[in-house]
Amino acid sequence: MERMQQVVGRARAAFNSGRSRSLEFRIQQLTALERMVQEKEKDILAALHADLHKGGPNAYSHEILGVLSELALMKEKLPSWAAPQHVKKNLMTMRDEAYIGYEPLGVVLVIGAWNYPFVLVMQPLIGAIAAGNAVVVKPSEVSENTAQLVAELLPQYLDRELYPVVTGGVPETTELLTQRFDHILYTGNTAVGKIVMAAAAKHLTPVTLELGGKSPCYIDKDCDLAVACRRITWGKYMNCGQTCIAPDYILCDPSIQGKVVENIKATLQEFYGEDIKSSPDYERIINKRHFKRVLGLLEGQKIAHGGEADEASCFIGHSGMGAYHGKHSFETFSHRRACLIKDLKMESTNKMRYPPVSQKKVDWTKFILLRRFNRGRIGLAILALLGVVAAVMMKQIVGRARAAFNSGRSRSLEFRIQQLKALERMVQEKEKEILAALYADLHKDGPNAYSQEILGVLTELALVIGELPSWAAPQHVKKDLLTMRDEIFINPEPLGVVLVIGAWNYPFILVMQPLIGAIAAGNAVVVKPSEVSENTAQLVAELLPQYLDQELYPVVTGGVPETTELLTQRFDHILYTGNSAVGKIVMAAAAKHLTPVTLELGGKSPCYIDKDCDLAVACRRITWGKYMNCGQTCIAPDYILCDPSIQGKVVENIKATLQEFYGEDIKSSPDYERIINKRHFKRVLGLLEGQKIAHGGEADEASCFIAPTILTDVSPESKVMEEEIFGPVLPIVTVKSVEEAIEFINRREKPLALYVFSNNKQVIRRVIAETSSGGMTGNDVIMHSVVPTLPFGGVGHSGMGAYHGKYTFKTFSHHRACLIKDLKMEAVNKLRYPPVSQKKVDLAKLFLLKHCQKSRVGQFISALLGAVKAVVAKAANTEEVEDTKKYLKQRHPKLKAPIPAETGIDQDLGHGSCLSSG
Ligand SMILES: NC(=O)c1ccc[n+]([C@@H]2O[C@H](COP(=O)([O-])OP(=O)(O)OC[C@H]3O[C@@H](n4cnc5c(N)ncnc54)[C@H](O)[C@@H]3O)[C@@H](O)[C@H]2O)c1
Ligand SMILES: CC(C)=CCC/C(C)=C/CC/C(C)=C/C=O
Repeated sequence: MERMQQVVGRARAAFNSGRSRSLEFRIQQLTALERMVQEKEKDILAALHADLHKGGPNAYSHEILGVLSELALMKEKLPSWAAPQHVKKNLMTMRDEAYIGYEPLGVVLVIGAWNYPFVLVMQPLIGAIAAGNAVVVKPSEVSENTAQLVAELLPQYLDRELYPVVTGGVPETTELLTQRFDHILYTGNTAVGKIVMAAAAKHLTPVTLELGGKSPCYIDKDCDLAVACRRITWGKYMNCGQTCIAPDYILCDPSIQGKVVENIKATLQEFYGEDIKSSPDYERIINKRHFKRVLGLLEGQKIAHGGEADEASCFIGHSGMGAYHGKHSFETFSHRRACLIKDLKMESTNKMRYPPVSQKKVDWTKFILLRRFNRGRIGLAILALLGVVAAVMMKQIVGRARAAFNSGRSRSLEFRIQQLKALERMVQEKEKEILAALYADLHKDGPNAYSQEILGVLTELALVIGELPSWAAPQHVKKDLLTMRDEIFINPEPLGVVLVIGAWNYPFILVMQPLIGAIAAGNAVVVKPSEVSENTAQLVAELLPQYLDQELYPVVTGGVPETTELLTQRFDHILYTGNSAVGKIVMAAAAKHLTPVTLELGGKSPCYIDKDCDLAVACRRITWGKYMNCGQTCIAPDYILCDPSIQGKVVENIKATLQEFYGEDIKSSPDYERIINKRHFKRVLGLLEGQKIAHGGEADEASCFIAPTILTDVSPESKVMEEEIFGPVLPIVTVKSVEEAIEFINRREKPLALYVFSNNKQVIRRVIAETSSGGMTGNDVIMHSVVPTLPFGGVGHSGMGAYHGKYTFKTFSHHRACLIKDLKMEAVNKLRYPPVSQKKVDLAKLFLLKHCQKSRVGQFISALLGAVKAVVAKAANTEEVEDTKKYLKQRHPKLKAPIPAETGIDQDLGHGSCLSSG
């Protein structure tokens, strides 16, 4: 335990030193890694041979080429990927800077598998370094030679403290998993995946699980069987079938089964020759345990071909959450922080959202926010379906939702938009009932409740209805030389049945916004509102079935027992909003089913006020965000950090604003809410004990009223500075400088939001660069959460994942990687089939690494010409020749056609090699 604690502790200290953050350092480490792979190529190949009998060129293509091309891509693209990504603004944020900043997560853990023991730790490591993290690398003990080599090599080339390697088996990994990481990427089997996720849940660590499964392969009757079987044979028997995405089994019409067997047999002969055992291109089963397991699968089966085995050499004849790679790796290991930087001007526009809230102000805001989206209402005849599902058992509810999802009706774009429009109609028609429920639960008055809970839902609906067709369309991606002729796209697909668990403080919007995105993505959705805000929960349960498909979108009401039972069911995603303790329970329950989670949690969001700042404006904005909803807002400024010299002025300005907003008698102001219940009332009052109350402090238990309160000279060690306040109490902690403020923030858990007020934008940028938080607003509070183009979510203990607008759609979609080829151009494909030759590997290197070898363009073109000739020579018919020429001309217009005959044909190039899939 101590050893792991030390390893992770050292990595964290190194991360906290800040040296892994600069782009220059990241690129320097990636270059060192590249040098390592190039200089130690022979050692790596030897280890791979010892572990898996991987032959030189084969091992190079499978394991080294992919690493080098990932490195080249990362080095080239990193500056643009890591740059802030500016997002579209609306009328309210026109003058501001709104962007997503990419930030390292901290210390991440990469656990590799044995079947591709080098590439499966190196590729995640590359992405994690590129994103600026410290990385603990844990290779698989099963491929012990490669594990040992990785442990020896990395410290010779990379920063030793930032990137330690841990070797060992189950006991070591179990111990390692007790440590706290900021992300875990695990590659391996599903059973261990559940163990990893359950361990991660204890620390609220997000996970990427790269697991396996039975990948089917369907062969249509109308298909060129020779070509299809050659491609299948290549993918199936590569690495002795020990590939996570190998075709696991074939589905085909009985009439072609025999031909499939014959074609595969012929290909095996072509690839590996007569004596497969002596082919350098055919690997071995990793160890005796797997050897016996695989042989066991043959029992009682009709073996059409193969089945020979030799235990001594582990030879068996051919018998038949998250994503990474490239930019996706960088994104997996980065936190996308929503940043909004305002100036301290235009206060008159901002006044529209400050109390006292009037209907006129709400109408103006509606006009600004909904103006762009309001489209003519199409008279949709949605049947008002009646019936309450609350009494039905969870299993039945989820089962019915799954059956409804499996019927396929939630998938069509037309259906999704129709449901979203029905939801819009519900919000418009039932506005009064919704406002009444919000008043009953939280004393939220009409215009106030409308701006806090209804406007955001209508804005989200208008945005999603307008944008969904483009979001849901397949997203075509850039192609390379090898995929020029193919269709490559990312297909957003529904996940299945998802669960949305809401919290009580914004009881309507917090279930509606996730629901909108989940419907938009085509899922069935089980909605579980918070029982604490019981009036809104009851209303949601009554209304949704009246407007939406009852089976696809059931509502479950109830408290802990009901939610606990609900969580035993299998979902395809869970979005939970609430406190961190329950967040861990939700993630642990999800781990049992390998269900991905989005956790929208809370935390103490700091607010730093620079001395050089317009205090009147700053304090007005802070007062608005702090006391809105009686301080019960997840992203309310929790406490203020400021210089002792301005503390008094801050208090005076906040007091003046409170008077401006709520008048003399705050208790009778319609704009001031109440604490949700007696338990929270007592908890918040308890935080005042022993504190210096500069303003407020009055309370009335009967009505759960606590006045807006300011505490001064608060000790960082006091209780009020330990837990999230979630009430109208604002402590001021004095700091002497921005450095001290940054240090203060970094000593605590990563907050959900962070606020900085300063006339000097450099101060704001410095605080952003040297801290981390879910999102942030400069010179205002709360407002980054209402920019629909920014993701909303936490980091570390304030949560994982994000939603709002397009991000909700993404959260509830699976982004399926799709590649569609035709059955032509087999001559080009042959470059990756066995038998393997060094020349083919060299060519593959040129294809895949070309973008990092610009100086070798000439060399590349001539190699390309060689390939063309080989392809032309091997092409079986003229159509293929023409296709090949067209393809290369398109890619390299300067190449003269027809291809000059004198270039000569390299006979060796026509045979296959294994190109890495890239
Ligand atoms: N990030 C955000 O968007 C966001 C929004 C609102 C609130 N919050 C955070 O939520 C916290 C306040 O909410 P809360 O947690 O008091 O809300 P809550 O009590 O309403 O709980 C949230 C949900 O969890 C369920 N739940 C409670 N205990 C459970 C258990 N043992 N097992 C399973 N489910 C259980 C409840 O039924 C409810 O639906 C604060 O920390 C706040 O910052 C975050
Ligand atoms: C801009 C106005 C008037 C209100 C925004 C309130 C808000 C932040 C709603 C979103 C719900 C949310 C994230 C609540 C967290 O507790």
